[in-house]
Amino acid sequence: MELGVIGLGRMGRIVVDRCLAAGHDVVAFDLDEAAVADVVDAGATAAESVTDLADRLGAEKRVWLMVPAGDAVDAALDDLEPHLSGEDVVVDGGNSHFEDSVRRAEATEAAYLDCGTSGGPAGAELGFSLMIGGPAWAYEELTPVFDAVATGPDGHDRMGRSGSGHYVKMVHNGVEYALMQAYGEGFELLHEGRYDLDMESVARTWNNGAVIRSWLLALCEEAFREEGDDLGDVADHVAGGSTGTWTVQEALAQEVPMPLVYAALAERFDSRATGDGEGRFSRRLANRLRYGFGRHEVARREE
Ligand SMILES: NC(=O)C1=CN([C@@H]2O[C@H](COP(=O)(O)OP(=O)(O)OC[C@H]3O[C@@H](n4cnc5c(N)ncnc54)[C@H](O)[C@@H]3O)[C@@H](O)[C@H]2O)C=CC1
Ligand SMILES: O=C(CO)[C@H](O)[C@H](O)COP(=O)(O)O
Repeated sequence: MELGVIGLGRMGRIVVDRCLAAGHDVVAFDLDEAAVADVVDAGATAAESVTDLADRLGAEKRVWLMVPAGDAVDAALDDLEPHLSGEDVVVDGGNSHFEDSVRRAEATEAAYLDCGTSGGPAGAELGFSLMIGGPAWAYEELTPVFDAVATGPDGHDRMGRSGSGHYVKMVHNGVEYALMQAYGEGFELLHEGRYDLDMESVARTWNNGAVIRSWLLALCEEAFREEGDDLGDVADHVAGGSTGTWTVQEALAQEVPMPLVYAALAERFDSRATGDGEGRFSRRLANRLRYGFGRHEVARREE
């Protein structure tokens, strides 16, 4: 299959590489010319603009957007729209709000798939988990690409109608916040508590057979190994927060109690309001975990 990919950052580059490795052809565009040059070296064809990308794809276009949520998605779609017909398929693999995805699906001529993507840059080797909403025929049409980008056939599924993919990803991220908070609180107590413990050893031991083993816990182990038991100069400043905010807003709208997700989100906001960089161990771990799974910048204490 020939796939157009718009957005070649941390995640889009992986979409390109995994598609090329699976034998698909890729036409690629990014506002950053260096990012385009890099994927050309890897075997993709460069496009000079979204319009050029659309022209190069010919009929029955398949396009994957992997740009930051919000205005960048609308900008790319505005440029694509004049070139789209009902036989074309557009995938938005970013963290868009599900209501934006429904709006975009209704506005475009093409079949629109909202694709929640999880796995972060580690997905380069493992493949991603993909949660997809939108028309069934478009999902089936794109299945060879989803097989390549995901961990395999079990790493993706159609969640339901338009918006459901990004809805499931939004809730996934709420869960992600709460799990990070839970691990953070546990390690904070161990760090401040009665025993002189080796944090990396605790994480490793828990991750071998314990009930609470997980990838996030493996990333806790990595954080302690790379930063030290006290997390070195990692600050208590936790960035991000949009998807968790949406999760809490939706929980309120549906009258579903989500106190753990809200508490984790509130901890983030407070870390930004009070942040002298010295504070809570749990927040410092959350800050470092965001680097572990997403390669998000780590806020560090000023010396
Ligand atoms: N980093 C992560 O772990 C994860 C990120 N996501 C989502 O995936 C999407 C992309 O994330 P990243 O790759 O991490 O971001 P990134 O910042 O590494 O890359 C974004 C790329 O999009 C390009 N871009 C921006 N506007 C553009 C436009 N109008 N036309 C063409 N290119 C444009 C930028 O130049 C950049 O290369 C976001 O929605 C993000 O929330 C989803 C899951 C995990
Ligand atoms: O979707 C993701 C992981 O699943 C991204 O890494 C996202 O950026 C995480 O959310 P936040 O930036 O609010 O911590």
